[in-house]
Amino acid sequence: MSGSVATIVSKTGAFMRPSSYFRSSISTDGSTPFPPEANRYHLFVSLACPWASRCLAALHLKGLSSIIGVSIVHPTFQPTRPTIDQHMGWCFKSAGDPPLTNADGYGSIKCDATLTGCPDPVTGASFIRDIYETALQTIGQPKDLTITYSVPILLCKHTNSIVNNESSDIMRILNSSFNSYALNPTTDLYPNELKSKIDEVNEWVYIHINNGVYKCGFAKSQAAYDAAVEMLFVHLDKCEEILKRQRYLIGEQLTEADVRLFMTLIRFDEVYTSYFKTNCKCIHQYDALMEYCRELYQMEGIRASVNMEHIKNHYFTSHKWLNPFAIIPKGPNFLKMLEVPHKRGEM
Ligand SMILES: N[C@@H](CCC(=O)N[C@@H](CS)C(=O)NCC(=O)O)C(=O)O
Repeated sequence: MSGSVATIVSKTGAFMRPSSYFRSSISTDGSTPFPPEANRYHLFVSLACPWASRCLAALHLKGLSSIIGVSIVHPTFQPTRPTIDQHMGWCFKSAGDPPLTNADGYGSIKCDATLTGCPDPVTGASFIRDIYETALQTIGQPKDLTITYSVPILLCKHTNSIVNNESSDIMRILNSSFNSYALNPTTDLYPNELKSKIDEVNEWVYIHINNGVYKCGFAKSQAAYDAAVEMLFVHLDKCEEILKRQRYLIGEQLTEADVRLFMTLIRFDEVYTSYFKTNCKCIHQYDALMEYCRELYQMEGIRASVNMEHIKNHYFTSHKWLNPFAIIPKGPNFLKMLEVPHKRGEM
């Protein structure tokens, strides 16, 4: 059976993110069995997950939603094979289904209108795990191979194969492989001339911020938490300094580096400060980071990837050892703070 992302720690109690298993690309260059084609690929996301949401933002920013469909899971992890093992993971539900509880029966998380149906209309799956098991068998692997059943997934509907389940790859596939179908083909989140600068920024943002918040929240020793939280705030301060001087992380142009940072910032004050104990400072206490969040949130394609209800419902109900009674905090209404017009255009 697979482990959940949250459970894997080192000997010193430090959270270790497992690597993604499916890493193919979409191209006509003969390097992959997956050519770009309209209505052949499908994206599976949770609106709570920062890794999936960065892909959803890329899909919307490129204008690809009419040729790549999206399935959206319920935010609360459920038992996926209750008679066989203990795994808790993403499940499909239909709008109006009875509300779900956490693993111990606490909470009542509704099945809202964003959910795309159970069984999933594209695959017939009830759980994300089902899609992985089918895809593993398709490539001749045992279906119980030890991998994590994570979102996002980019699926080829023709073959039931998972093309890729690594968000950083999927973002780039969406950015460059479907330009003949995209409504916004000139939007380029990873332009050639900025690649090395983007790679460099992505690296420290990933280690200390995107994954840094998880290293705080899923640490199983004080020392591991202390190290992660210190580096998290060193690097948030670094972002603040950069964004005081320039509009975006890389300079004058919005790139994937911004979308990646934003997905952590938008979850920070509502979830991470309490749930992951990243409470040295809130994002709304940073001037430049806050204005930057406003600008990004006010972009249509990015806003379409933000659902704060799913975000809060997921985190606070899915890891029972962190929040046994599934109580979801009320404040601080971060999205309302982002509705104020931003002044980044004056930079
Ligand atoms: N490397 C993956 C990580 C994705 C990931 O960790 N997704 C989490 C949700 S935020 C997940 O699906 N977890 C499932 C589980 O823990 O079982 C990526 O960036 O695409």
